[in-house]
Amino acid sequence: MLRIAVQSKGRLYEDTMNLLKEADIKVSESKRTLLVQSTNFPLEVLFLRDDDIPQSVASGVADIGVVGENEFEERQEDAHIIRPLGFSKCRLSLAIPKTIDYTGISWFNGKKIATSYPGILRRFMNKNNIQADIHVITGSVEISPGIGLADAIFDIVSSGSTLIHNNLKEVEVVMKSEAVLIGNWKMDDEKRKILNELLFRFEAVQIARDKKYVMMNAPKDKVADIIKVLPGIKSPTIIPLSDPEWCAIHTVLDEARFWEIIGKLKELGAQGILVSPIEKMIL
Ligand SMILES: Nc1ncnc2c1ncn2[C@@H]1O[C@H](COP(=O)(O)OP(=O)(O)OP(=O)(O)O)[C@@H](O)[C@H]1O
Ligand SMILES: O=P(O)(O)OC[C@H]1O[C@H](OP(=O)(O)OP(=O)(O)O)[C@H](O)[C@@H]1O
Ligand SMILES: [Mg+2]
Repeated sequence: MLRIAVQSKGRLYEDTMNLLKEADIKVSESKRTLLVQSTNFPLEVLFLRDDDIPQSVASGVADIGVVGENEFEERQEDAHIIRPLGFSKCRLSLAIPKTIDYTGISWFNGKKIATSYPGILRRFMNKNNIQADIHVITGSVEISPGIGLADAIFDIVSSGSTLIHNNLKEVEVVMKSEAVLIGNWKMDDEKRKILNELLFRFEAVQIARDKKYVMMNAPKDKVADIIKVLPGIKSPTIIPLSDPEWCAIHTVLDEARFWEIIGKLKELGAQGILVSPIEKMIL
């Protein structure tokens, strides 16, 4: 049995539980139970506050865990990042009141900075030879300059709207972060085997996530041109139709380039284009 630490509530909870679900690992989501066994996979889920996840993995209370890279970096616990998971993307930034003229990093000399990430901030300031007064608060960091508690803040930024609402501007990005799967350094062979199966499933889900399965009909004399604009897995599938002049083409497209490619396909004479999500993909 492998034990995974998952945030009990908050930003990471839903995406982590969805990932397990998409990997066909069933875990009942009763909020009051802190340790739940999957009914169809040798995995046990331990629900914790995200602050405690790095330590629980480092100490071996859990074998693996899902946590923001920022939190993992802050805690400096002796565990390792197994792989990034692609959700909860954000950055840790320094921000100051928007009316202030920012003169560069030396502006922070002698300033008071409010943050929930004192470790990362201290290391960043030391690296840049800045003497700043770090004031630790656990939440609502962005309010601090407005109420005279600090001159600046160091906190999570995603869309930037919290900063705007609090009349702040982002002046330095210190680190980028996303949810990561972390692991204990020591795991016996049986646990390693379960972890590998879990990673295999995660990968199948993650690869499929930003891909679409696309089907279309095309005149046969245009197939060569159409294939040139299709970056398929290996090569697209071509299926004959009852009309000898036409055929069907099936392929997989990246969501990022989807609209651009669909536009080209239409120009080349493709018709009846159907698009479906892909649940899992094994390369
Ligand atoms: N606005 C955001 N956009 C994207 N990711 C975010 C955002 N805010 C936080 N995160 C990421 O999600 C993680 C968890 O955020 P959350 O706000 O749930 O933490 P928390 O309040 O410390 O939770 P807990 O109660 O478990 O201690 C953060 O460490 C960060 O990696
Ligand atoms: O750049 P934005 O998109 O505005 O996101 C940044 C905000 O998101 C997080 O807070 P959250 O919304 O999770 O609230 P909480 O930490 O105060 O509970 C984080 O602490 C920032 O305040
Ligand atoms: Mg926390």
